Amino acid sequence: MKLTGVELRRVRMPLVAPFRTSFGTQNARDILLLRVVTDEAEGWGECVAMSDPLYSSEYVDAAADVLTRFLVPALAAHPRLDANAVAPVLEPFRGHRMAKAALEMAVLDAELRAEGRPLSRELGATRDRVPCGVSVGIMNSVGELLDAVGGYLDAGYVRIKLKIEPGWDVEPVRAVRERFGDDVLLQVDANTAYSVSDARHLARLDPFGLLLIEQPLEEEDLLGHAQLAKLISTPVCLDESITSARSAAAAIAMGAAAIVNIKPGRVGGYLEARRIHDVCVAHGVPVWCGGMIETGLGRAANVALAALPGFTLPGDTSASDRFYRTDITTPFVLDDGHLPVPTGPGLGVEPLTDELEAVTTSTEWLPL
Ligand SMILES: O=C(O)CCC(=O)N[C@@H](C(=O)O)c1ccccc1
Repeated sequence: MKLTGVELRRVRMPLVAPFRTSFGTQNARDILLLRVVTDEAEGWGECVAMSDPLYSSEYVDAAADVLTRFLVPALAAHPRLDANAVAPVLEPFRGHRMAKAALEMAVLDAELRAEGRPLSRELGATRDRVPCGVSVGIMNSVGELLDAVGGYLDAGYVRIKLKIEPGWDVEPVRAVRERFGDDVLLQVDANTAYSVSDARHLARLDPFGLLLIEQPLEEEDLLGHAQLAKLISTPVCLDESITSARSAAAAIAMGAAAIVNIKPGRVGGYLEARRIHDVCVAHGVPVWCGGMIETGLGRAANVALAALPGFTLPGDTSASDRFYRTDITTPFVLDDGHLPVPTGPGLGVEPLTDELEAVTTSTEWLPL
């Protein structure tokens, strides 16, 4: 394939309701999409970086800048364009994994469309539908939380994830258990809001039979997570800390991660995500697919990834209407708590022209 041009497109997607986590509240997503044009096919990529560097060091304006000034020109200068070449070509540029992931995703989509192969087949999916969990933000009251959780359970979600932070942890978990019982698959996500000195407090979550506690400590504190894991019985799952297959192997070896949340955007792309899956399977560590409130483009790719055999826990692969009133692709609709794995070439979905135009705030064509 020969790269002939790349379009950077910004879309603003309002959320159906504010989504509050320990690092802030989101009301809309300002998303960078890439459209890669080659001599054989086009491909779409989605950058999961937020507007502000609050989840990680990346943010969407920086991703657009590093793609425009460094990553796209480097790829354009490379004689052979295929998805396996993207990471090695971009390796000299440090970091910016979400920006790199978006470019690799678009090249992978174009390559697979040209070959007529679904992404799920390329990644090694073994299922044609995946069970879906849902992420529930921090709310203004326990009553509001219970209403939200009840609605998601009625919708069919098979697992509930509660965002927690100091002051909103034991009480909401206890309330959900008391209202909905012990059989509901339930986990919590702290987004780095605690420290090892909170271990005794976090151990108060142990009686509630949680599947896991996600990223209780800061991203770089692998040792702290290993220490914490010895002080609580709830399994520790890492998200922000896992940036590559190498870091996954290190975290597992240190006892810092009993479970891993794989987010392709966070780790530099779907090919590295598959490598992390393979490392975790080799160590007997369960994985699940995290979410970054993606549009239907990223959602399609995440569902394909979540269909790999090591994804034994329900992921944050919710239906489109969990976050968006209108998606830019044909919406993903929950069916008996599951989403179908797309079967078309590449991502198996593409933007709907009118819906995409309606949310587009800017487009920029990078000639090569
Ligand atoms: O279902 C989804 O797409 C969202 C799942 C979710 O909670 N994502 C959180 C997270 O901390 O994992 C997040 C969303 C957006 C940006 C950063 C993080």
